[in-house]
Amino acid sequence: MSSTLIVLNLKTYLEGTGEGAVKVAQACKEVADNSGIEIGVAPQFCDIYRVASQVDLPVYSQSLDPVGAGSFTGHAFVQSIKDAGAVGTLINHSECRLTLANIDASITTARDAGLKTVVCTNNVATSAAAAALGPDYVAVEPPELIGSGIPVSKADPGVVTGSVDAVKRINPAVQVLCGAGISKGEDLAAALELGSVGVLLASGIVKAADPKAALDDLVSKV
Ligand SMILES: O=C[C@H](O)COP(=O)(O)O
Repeated sequence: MSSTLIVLNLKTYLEGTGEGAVKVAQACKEVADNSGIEIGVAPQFCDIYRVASQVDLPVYSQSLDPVGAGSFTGHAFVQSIKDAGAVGTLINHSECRLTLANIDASITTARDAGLKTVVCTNNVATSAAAAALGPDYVAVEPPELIGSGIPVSKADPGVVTGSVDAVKRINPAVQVLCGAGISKGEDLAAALELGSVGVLLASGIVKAADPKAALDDLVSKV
């Protein structure tokens, strides 16, 4: 069963000590409650605890490292991410690429800790490869459209439909999101028509003058 999911990646757009992330997360929560659409937010590692403890919505890590407890320095440890309040994680974002072996290990690490996994891919072939590793979601995002304001669902619909078909063939339990340039209600509606179950997005909302109004528009055509 697929229900619509929106994941808002805050990247490193927001400076300060987390108040900005909390404010955007509160807007997400309000829009999620009003629309009935699940909206998750992926803040900076350091803001996961603050956001998750102040706002009742799904929080995702932007990445994690496949290491356990022990002699590891400078890594994003899955148990700390989970204990901070995250329910899921992005893996292999275009701005934080991993090797195939590390994608596999990150999925296993996250799943073993009970976190949902969203593996980002850049084309149909990598969507197929990611599906073979069995994450919860594959999020296909052509890198050239990221941050462009040109929605993948209109500029490159074939990468979405191609990923949906490939993922379904390889592992029907994996659901597909799409991302890059998504910001408006018509972009989300087009993404759903192409067979994805939702979107992964960032700049169109986080950099908007009024993120709450931008989110209201995003869900307005579903
Ligand atoms: O994680 C989000 C994606 O990279 C999309 O970013 P964008 O919405 O700014 O194009």
